[in-house]
Amino acid sequence: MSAEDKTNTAEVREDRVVTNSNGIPMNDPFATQRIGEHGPLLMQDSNLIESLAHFNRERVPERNPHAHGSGAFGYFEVTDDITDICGSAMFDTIGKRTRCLTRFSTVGGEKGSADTARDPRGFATKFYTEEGNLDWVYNNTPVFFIRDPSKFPHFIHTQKRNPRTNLKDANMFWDFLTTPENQVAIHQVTILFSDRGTPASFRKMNGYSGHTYKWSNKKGDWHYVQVHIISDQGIENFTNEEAIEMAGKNPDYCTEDLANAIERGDAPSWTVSVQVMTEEQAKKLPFSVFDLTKVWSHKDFPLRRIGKLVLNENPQNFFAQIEQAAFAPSNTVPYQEASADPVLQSRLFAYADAHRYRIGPNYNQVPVNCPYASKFFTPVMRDGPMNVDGNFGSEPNYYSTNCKYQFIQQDRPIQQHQEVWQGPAIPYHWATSAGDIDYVQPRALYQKVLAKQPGAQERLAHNVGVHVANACSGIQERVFEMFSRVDPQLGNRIREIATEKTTENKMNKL
Ligand code: HEM
Repeated sequence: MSAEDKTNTAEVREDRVVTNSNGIPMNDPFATQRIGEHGPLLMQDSNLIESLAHFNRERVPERNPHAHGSGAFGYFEVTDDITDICGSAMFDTIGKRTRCLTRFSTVGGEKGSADTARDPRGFATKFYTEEGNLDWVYNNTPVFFIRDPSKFPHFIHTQKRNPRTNLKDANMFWDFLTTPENQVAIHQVTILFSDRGTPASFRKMNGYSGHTYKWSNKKGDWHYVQVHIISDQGIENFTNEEAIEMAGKNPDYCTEDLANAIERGDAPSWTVSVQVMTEEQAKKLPFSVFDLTKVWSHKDFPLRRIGKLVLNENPQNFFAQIEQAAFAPSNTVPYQEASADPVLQSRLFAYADAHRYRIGPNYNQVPVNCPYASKFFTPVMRDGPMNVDGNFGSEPNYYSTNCKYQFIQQDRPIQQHQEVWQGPAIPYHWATSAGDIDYVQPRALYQKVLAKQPGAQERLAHNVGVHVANACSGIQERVFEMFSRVDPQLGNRIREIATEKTTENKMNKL
């Protein structure tokens, strides 16, 4: 670039001459400026000061939940026509590919914790579509622990460390989950303590929207949908003991497994499908369509295939492309909307707020987050720390009648008669106790699904039993009772295992 060039870009020198961050060549990176050979250092040694000061600022805060994760780039390919359900451009042609990034994560552990831990797995995908970036911020379980969003910080705290001891704490964990009104978590807890709580590979697990979303077609018809991302590699899980052993041997086992598979050309893929429900059907459900603790019957709402997700490209730089990746359920494209599920509605706020704190208000200018396939034009959003994209030059920073703007949204049919909400503004707390309806699906999971998988019921009892053995006896009793409501045999078996394990723990302490 000649000295006359007016554009500054963050170019890296190709001749590999080492400079400071200001571009001034350095002679000896290890020399320090001082008085004589052994005298004190000089304030004028800006290279030393810069390198120490920059080192102190290398970390961005880790994500509060979902801190440990890894990911890869790839594409989504449309395999089936879904235009009667969704008008998004990414679905408009069979065979069409959209570039994407998926990040897998555990939830409760810190960035350096083991990725085989018993925990749900995050399954977040950013699609770089021509209509803007779309994020599907999903988990590997089709349900969640809570349906009152205000409980989220409480719940996450109980999965993390005790504020006094800084230890993981079985009392906190089970105290929260067995509190009567929190037993709405029983479906998710049953899944979490089944084999699926310890996936042996990010490649060999599914992803689920969990929430109900609203999709519409170009005519303005809309449906409730739930998205399922089913692994083409099949499902593979560790047993409780294998997962614990692997956590010691290689806490990054799943991270390594994903990267190695892609490196050797064994790109993992998933089949993406939707369950579709009309508003009328939703009104007839025995539970609210916005209740995130429930799944939809596959018999009544069969999976409809849409496409394939393929991950075939490892990141070139972990910090730039994975740590700085900012996923948010509020990043959505035309024809895909959030439903009124209050947990999802809260998430529409929480993620972008987390990104502003974790990465900074201009986090969308970081290349991995840029909507490069659609480009952007937001002349009213300007300035702020680390603004690096030219900041719209001389473009007015308010909408001016002198300038021509295009508002594409106006060409789309406006859906005036979707759900109609009416009612007083009230403080509403979803449910004060887990009613029997909340036990119906976990009971069916235990009695019908797990019964067909050899040893799966016993492993569920074992996994809960050895975990709860670390809690005090009063809380243990509440756990036995809670699982007895799923199935008395399950409750009894957990009691037997926990009692045996508790005695063993006590003897080990003697
Ligand atoms: C009220 C409920 C919830 C709140 C307030 C919440 C909040 C958060 C926050 C603040 C983060 C960290 C974001 C960051 O620092 O980049 C996060 C990460 C994440 N959450 Fe949630 N969450 C909620 C429920 C859920 C549910 C129900 C799911 C799945 C269906 C989910 C999936 C994820 C995933 C996959 C990530 C990691 C994203 C990544 O890889 O960067 N969360 N959540």
